[in-house]
Amino acid sequence: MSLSPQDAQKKAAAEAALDFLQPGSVVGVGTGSTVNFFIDALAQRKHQFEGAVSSSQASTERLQAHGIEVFDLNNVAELPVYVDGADEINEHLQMVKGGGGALTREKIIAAVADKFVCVVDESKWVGRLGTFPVPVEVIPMARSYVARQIVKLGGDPEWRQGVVTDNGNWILDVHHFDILNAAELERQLNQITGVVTNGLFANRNADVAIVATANGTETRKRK
Ligand SMILES: O=C(CO)[C@H](O)[C@H](O)COP(=O)(O)O
Repeated sequence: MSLSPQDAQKKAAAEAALDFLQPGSVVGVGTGSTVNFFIDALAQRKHQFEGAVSSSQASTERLQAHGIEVFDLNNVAELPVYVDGADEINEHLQMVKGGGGALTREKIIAAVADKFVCVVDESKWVGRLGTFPVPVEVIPMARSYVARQIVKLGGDPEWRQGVVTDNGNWILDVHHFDILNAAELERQLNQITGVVTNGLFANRNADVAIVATANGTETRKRK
């Protein structure tokens, strides 16, 4: 079956990330359709590394279906590389993530990893973050309170109804944020009681972006 042009770019970016793997180590694995291509590519190299830590139940199942061992992050002392996608990424390699709802575990693994390699098709590369709504994971009983606080910050929250995260929580997708300082907004959102975390990855941004275009893949560093 032939891939759409966007899926072909996702696959190209994901496969290029294999060059960043450290032989013999554990690799951090994100979540989403781009990462699914990475997991499938990883399966061809599974004897070259020890195993993976995973940011979601969905990725864990896909890794295990390929016979790749998935470790508990608590039992992993070193994580040289984390590979994940993004919903938006800018020239500072700050991202909006969490379209797939796995933002909290993704942020935890990103914090542990030495190097965050972000794999995207060119549609994700933006001049300014915020067109894609910013996901915020909330403790269920705090949903309305958190939503009211988000309105005070200038956002327009929408409950992602019917979605429960792997951590048993809910998600608010926040539209229309005017994001001038992503790192500051990330901190402000995280200070609201009841917020588990939010999908701005500005304080822990990516170290490298692999951006697939119609003309091939480019590796971009932070500006
Ligand atoms: O943050 C994520 C999941 O929580 C994904 O990385 C993001 O949504 C991009 O997904 P895709 O590769 O399917 O476009």
